[in-house]
Amino acid sequence: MRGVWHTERVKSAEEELMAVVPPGSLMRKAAFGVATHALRLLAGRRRVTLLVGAGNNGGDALWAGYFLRRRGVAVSAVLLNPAKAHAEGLAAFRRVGGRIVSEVGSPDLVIDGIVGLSARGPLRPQAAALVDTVTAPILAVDLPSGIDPDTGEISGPHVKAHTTVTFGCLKPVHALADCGEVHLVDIGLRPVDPDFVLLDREDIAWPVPGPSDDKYTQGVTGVAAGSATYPGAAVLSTGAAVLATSGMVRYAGPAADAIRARWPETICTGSTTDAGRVQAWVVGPGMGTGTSSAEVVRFVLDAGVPVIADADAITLLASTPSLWDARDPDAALVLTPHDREFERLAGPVGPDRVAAARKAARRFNAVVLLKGHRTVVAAPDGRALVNSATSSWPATAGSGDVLSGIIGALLASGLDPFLAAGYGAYLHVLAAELGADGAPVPASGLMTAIPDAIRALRRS
Ligand SMILES: NC(=O)C1=CN([C@@H]2O[C@H](COP(=O)(O)OP(=O)(O)OC[C@H]3O[C@@H](n4cnc5c(N)ncnc54)[C@H](OP(=O)(O)O)[C@@H]3O)[C@@H](O)[C@H]2O)[C@@H](O)CC1
Ligand SMILES: [K+]
Repeated sequence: MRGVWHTERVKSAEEELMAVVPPGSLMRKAAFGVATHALRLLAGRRRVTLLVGAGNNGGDALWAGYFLRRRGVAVSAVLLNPAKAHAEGLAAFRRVGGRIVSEVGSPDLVIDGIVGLSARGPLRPQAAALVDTVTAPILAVDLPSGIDPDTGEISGPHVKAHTTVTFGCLKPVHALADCGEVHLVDIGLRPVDPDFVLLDREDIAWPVPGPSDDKYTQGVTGVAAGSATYPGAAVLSTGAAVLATSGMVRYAGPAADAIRARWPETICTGSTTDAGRVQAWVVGPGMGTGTSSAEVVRFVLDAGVPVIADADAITLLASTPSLWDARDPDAALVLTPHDREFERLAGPVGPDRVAAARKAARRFNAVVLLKGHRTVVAAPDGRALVNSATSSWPATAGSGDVLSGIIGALLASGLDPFLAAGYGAYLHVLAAELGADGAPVPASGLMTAIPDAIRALRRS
């Protein structure tokens, strides 16, 4: 599990560290890391241009230029604000024959030291015009300039980095925006209590049956989804629940015939009231937003077991506040909105997706999984994680129905709801990747790749 820290926390950790290490040593360590990655990207080529802003980010770039010069690279620097350029960095750069120029030229690599942790807003016009002239790959120092460090928001001109070399710890921009390949250089910073985390494969302990388990002890998932118009959503959600764990699945709703035909191992009934006992409910996909659907939402919220509410169930919860009254306050709830559903429920997402999901999680006392290329999961106790899609293959019709079934099965297995949502998001991306294998994959293909994804997870 990798931690991510907001810039204010990084800056104070850096200040504490700077007080006990020799002056300038942190910057030189950082810059040496930048130079090392630059040499790797240059792969024997020899021309680099630095874009140098007014602060320490520019200082890093100038010191990186110094180290590169000492390795025989021809380095030029464009100073965006010569009067404010980092004095020691500039002096060192000049000492080893670094050249100050006014245009980018045609280098093999550009190093972006325009702005780092203190960045606010998009690139200013002078920097934007300069970046526009770049054709070489860009190595960003700390973060791609022009992207908000704490939210990843892109609100105007910004650097499109091939590679980002950052220092000490990851910041939100690295998890929430495209920074190219991200490399972390150790400068001795050891912050604690991250603001949110990123799950890695080795963090995921997928529930598998033990020797004394039977079909009930692994958790029974109930699925209340689908309609005469949308039976497919029920097939996808139920199928995902069937494949995600070895527990039993009960389906309750109008798509029972379609479910029986595709998933003979499920127990199907026409209504949630006849479904029998379950350890978690999935409610919402393709069910419609009519009165009978509202009654189904009311029933599962009152059932005293964890619930994952998706799609139409979220719309109903937004439009019919009285449904919340039915909720068993001790039973976990996972909400899985996309941005428009989130807006119906809690207002616009805004630029800070993590903060928005966190606020909604507290407000609804629910785990909120805000879907997107970078999915955010937040718990009412303040925990948050971000899971990045490795491609856009999961962005296909019915994909959310599959996710709801996976999370439902994990909830039924007894997993902590925050982890159930996080593991579900992770597996969903992996299944899309494996199911696609380089070509578009429908949601049914994503669903059938769930076993391959679990195998891949368990092998690593
Ligand atoms: N602290 C440490 O120990 C270490 C720090 N390290 C490095 O320091 C970096 C942080 O440096 P920093 O705090 O000096 O500010 P930095 O990000 O360079 O910005 C400078 C100035 O840019 C301006 N500006 C703002 N927004 C802008 C925009 N959109 N477009 C254009 N310009 C914009 C604004 O100045 P203004 O023009 O408003 O006066 C701002 O003050 C950090 O990212 C890392 O690289 C490493 O060496 C490791 C050790
Ligand atoms: K930068």
